[in-house]
Formats: sequence, C-alpha cells, structure tokens
Amino acid sequence: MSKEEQYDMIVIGSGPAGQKAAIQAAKVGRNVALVERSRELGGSCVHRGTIPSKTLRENALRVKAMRQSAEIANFELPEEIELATLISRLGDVLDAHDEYMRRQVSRNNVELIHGRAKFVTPTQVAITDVRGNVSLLNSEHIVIATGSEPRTPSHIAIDHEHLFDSDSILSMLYLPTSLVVLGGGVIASEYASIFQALGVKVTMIDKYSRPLGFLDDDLTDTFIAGFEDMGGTWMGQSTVTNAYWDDKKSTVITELEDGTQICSEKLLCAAGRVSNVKDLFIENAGLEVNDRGLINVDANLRTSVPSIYAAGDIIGPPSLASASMEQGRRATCNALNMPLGSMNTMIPSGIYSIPELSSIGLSEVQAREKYPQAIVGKARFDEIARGQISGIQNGLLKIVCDAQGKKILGVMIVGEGATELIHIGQMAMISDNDIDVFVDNIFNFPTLAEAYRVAALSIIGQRT
Ligand SMILES: Cc1cc2nc3c(=O)[nH]c(=O)nc-3n(C[C@H](O)[C@H](O)[C@H](O)COP(=O)(O)OP(=O)(O)OC[C@H]3O[C@@H](n4cnc5c(N)ncnc54)[C@H](O)[C@@H]3O)c2cc1C
Ligand SMILES: NC(=O)c1ccc[n+]([C@@H]2O[C@H](COP(=O)([O-])OP(=O)(O)OC[C@H]3O[C@@H](n4cnc5c(N)ncnc54)[C@H](O)[C@@H]3O)[C@@H](O)[C@H]2O)c1
Repeated sequence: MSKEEQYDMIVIGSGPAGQKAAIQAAKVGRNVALVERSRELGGSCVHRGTIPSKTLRENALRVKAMRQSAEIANFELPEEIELATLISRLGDVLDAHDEYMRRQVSRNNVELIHGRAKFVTPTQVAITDVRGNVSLLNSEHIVIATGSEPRTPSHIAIDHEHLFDSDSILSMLYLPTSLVVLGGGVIASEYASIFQALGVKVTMIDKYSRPLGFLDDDLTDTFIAGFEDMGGTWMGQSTVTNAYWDDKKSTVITELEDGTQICSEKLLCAAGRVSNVKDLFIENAGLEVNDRGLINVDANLRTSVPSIYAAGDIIGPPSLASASMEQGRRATCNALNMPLGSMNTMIPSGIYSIPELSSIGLSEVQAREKYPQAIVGKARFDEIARGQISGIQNGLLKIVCDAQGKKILGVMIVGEGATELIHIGQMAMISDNDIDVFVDNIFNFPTLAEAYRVAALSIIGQRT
C-alpha cells in the first residue's frame, strides 16, 4: 500500500529554481517536501552545467596564460592528459556545494524526498523511489522546477563515448586531440573556446553565419578572432547532415550538406535544450505544454492550474541559473500569497567563453530598430591602462544610448572580466541614470571599469 503525506508545499526538482522555492517556503514556516529523482542535489547547474564548465574554464585560462609566456616556459600539456586532472578541483567544489545544500535543506526542515515525481491529480503527486516504492504527496501548492536536458537531433548518433552532449562531455576520460562542436549557441561557444584554450584542435560548426546571433557583430567578431587566434576553426553557414562514430576508421565523421567530411577524435553536440516534462504526466494535473514543449506561466509564475506554479528552465528563456533561483523564490512567494510585484525583466547574460562576453539591455541592432538615431560609444581594453598592464587583448565595451545621447539602452562587453563589469552598467540602467553618471563620478584607476567612462565620453562627444 502507498504511503500518503500532506504538505503545505511540494517542490519538484532541486536545481536552482526548486532549491530556492523550497527554502523560501520553509523560511516562512511552511511544511515543505523537496522531491529530487537524482542522488545528488543541485540539478544540472551543479552537476552537468554551470559549475563543472566554469571549473574547467579556470584551468583552461591558466593553461592559456602559460602558453602566452611560452617563449619563456615553452609550456605544453602532457599527451593523453586525463580530463579529471584538469577538473581536479571539481570534486571539491561539488562536494562543498552538495554539503552546503544538504545542510541548508536540513536546518530549514525541508523534507528531502528522493524519487521520480508524477502528477496524479492537480494536488497529488506520486513519488517512485529507486526500489520502486511509491508514496503519495498531497498539497494545495506545487512548484514544478524540473529543468531541462540536452536536445538530441536524430541525425547525430550520440553514444557518450565518442559523440557527447553537454551533460556527458565532461565524462571524457582523456583530453582529445581534436573535437567537433556542433552549434553556435552559448554552450557551444563556451566549450569550443575552453577546449581550444586547452590545446584541443576544435572545429565549431553552425548553420548560421556567426555564433551567438543575439550579440552585435563586433562582439562576435572579437570572439571568433580570439578563438581562431588560439587555433580554432569556425565554420558558419554549414549544415550538418550526419555525424557518427566510424569503427573501422576509429574516428568521428561529421558530414555536411555540401559533401564535406570532417574527421575528429570526439564530437560535442550543443543543439539547445528541451524541458524535463515527459515523466511528470502533467496532463493528470490538467496542464499541457506549449508548442515549444514548455510550461506556460503568467507574470506571477502561475500555470493555467491555479494551485501549480513553475520556475526555471521548464518555463523557457532566459534559462539561466541566475534567473531560475529568483523565479523559484518568487513562485513560492506568489503561491503563498506573499506578492512581490513583478521581476525586473532586465537580466544580464554572461557567456563564459574565452574571451568572455556579457550583455544587458538592447544590442545596437535591436536599439536601431526602435531608435534609428541611437548613439554608440565604444572603448577598447587595449586602450585602457588596466588592459595594457594586464596584457588583455580583444576587449571591447560598448554602450548604446538614445538619439539624445542620454538614456542608456544597453551595454555589451567582450573580454576578460566582462561578466563582472556588466553589473556596473546594469545598476546604472536600473537606477535610470543618464550616461553622464560615468563621467561625473570617479572610478578606481587603473581598472577596466574605466572603459565605461571612455565609452560615455565618446557618446557625449557625439551629442548634437
Ligand atoms: C553546460 C551548461 C552551462 C551553463 N552555464 C550557466 C552559467 O554559466 N550561468 C547560468 O546562469 N546558467 C548556466 N546554465 C544554465 C543553468 O544550468 C540552468 O538554467 C539551470 O540549471 C536551470 O535550473 P532549474 O532549477 O530550472 O533546473 P535544473 O538545474 O535542470 O534542475 C532540475 C532538477 O529536477 C530534477 N527532476 C527532473 N524531473 C524530475 C521528476 N520527475 N521528479 C523529481 N525530480 C526531477 C532533475 O533531476 C534536476 O535535479 C548552464 C547550463 C549548461 C547545460
Ligand atoms: N553562461 C551561461 O549563462 C550559459 C551557459 C551555457 C548554457 N546556458 C543556457 O543553456 C541553454 C542551452 O544552451 P545551448 O547552447 O544548447 O542553446 P542555444 O539555444 O544557445 O543554442 C542552440 C544551438 O543549436 C543550434 N540548433 C538549433 N536547432 C537545431 C537543429 N534542429 N539542428 C541542429 N542545430 C540546431 C542553433 O543553431 C544554436 O547554435 C541556453 O539557452 C542558455 O540559457 C547558459
């Protein structure tokens, strides 16, 4: 017979969205169940996404820095280096994060339930644990935070041994000599440039003419130049028709529409992500997915069923850990009638490629659609004292303003430090400061933040 329990709130999924949803409910004294199908807490952010990729990147940056002084050190990584060596700190980072999360969950009296959740009714969820035992949880408030998984195009024969997706790529035993990366999105750009910096011969292939199409061309040009300077190959406007492991030739073959064949030791497919909805039987709750496979929510993160809220990747863009955490917290507050008002839609994007990229607000292209006379100011890092001191090449900060050269519409940055620097622009925009704020106030010197001042002065100089 199934065990049956009653909770004030049930949260499904322990990624950034679910974790913050559950903790928020517990903080206001509610009896919460946090359901997670995996043994580990933290979702793809902790175990397969954000944290592992950024940990590998730290080592790639170190290797790149040593290569840059190769005239002195003649630095090369040993052949057949185990990938585990390059993410050696990852185990420590993950253990620390897991323990922090477990302690937080337990000291807040959140009940952690390991098992796969599926809806029985809008207010009842059945949990099947690894032994096949089923328990029934009931609540008037349910938050769905089951995240996403890699999308696998049918013509790419992912085997997790030679052809990988972004969930399995870090399970490679050795650093390969060559890697084809399919896609020109965020995951593709991050991993392509990280592996190239580690000395892998990377070929990045996408059907579009440039990667990261939501950024302005001058930023993506800088990214491509940096990637190609390290020895990578960017192949835009190329459609992949087939990719598979050829056992006889012991190589991965990637076939393009124009007949080209590319051989590589390994392949990473980064063709977007799909929401984790199929095991949930949401139809039993009276819910359905939209034409993109996502769960629709209103501005308060409420689904079409009033007692059910959803947060994180399951509701679609921006599909970021940063946004998911706040969505999770807000979903709980709204469900428990603690309204917070709507979330600021101005969310920065940070791309941890090499070089790094970050943006907030409108791009120049988007701004010109609305304001054809928009004014743009730029500052190159190699013209900023801190950039020269630190030997930072390939850096650019760009501010887009209205036609009067006053209101800041957007900021885009490429170059080391971009993901931190962007918050200066973000705070100026949120506070509705004019561009003059960067000139009327003194920043530390020498810092890369000086780029804001240089770009702002350029805009002020263009005012009519
Ligand atoms: C390679 C990579 C790099 C990334 N880098 C960044 C970055 O630098 N910055 C950033 O902000 N974002 C980054 N992201 C995005 C970020 O990881 C996601 O936006 C974030 O993890 C989404 O959080 P979530 O809580 O919605 O879902 P997830 O983190 O996917 O967690 C969902 C959880 O739900 C569980 N679950 C699913 N179905 C069930 C079920 N039926 N029953 C019980 N449990 C279930 C899963 O096991 C999982 O633990 C990256 C993603 C990837 C793949
Ligand atoms: N630093 C960060 O914040 C960060 C890092 C990694 C991932 N993420 C999140 O993870 C999400 C997923 O990343 P992603 O790079 O996989 O997705 P994406 O949407 O950025 O890129 C998908 C890529 O797949 C290609 N593609 C789409 N449909 C295809 C098809 N039918 N066949 C072949 N190729 C196809 C596209 O051309 C594109 O290049 C992102 O939306 C992002 O929000 C964030």
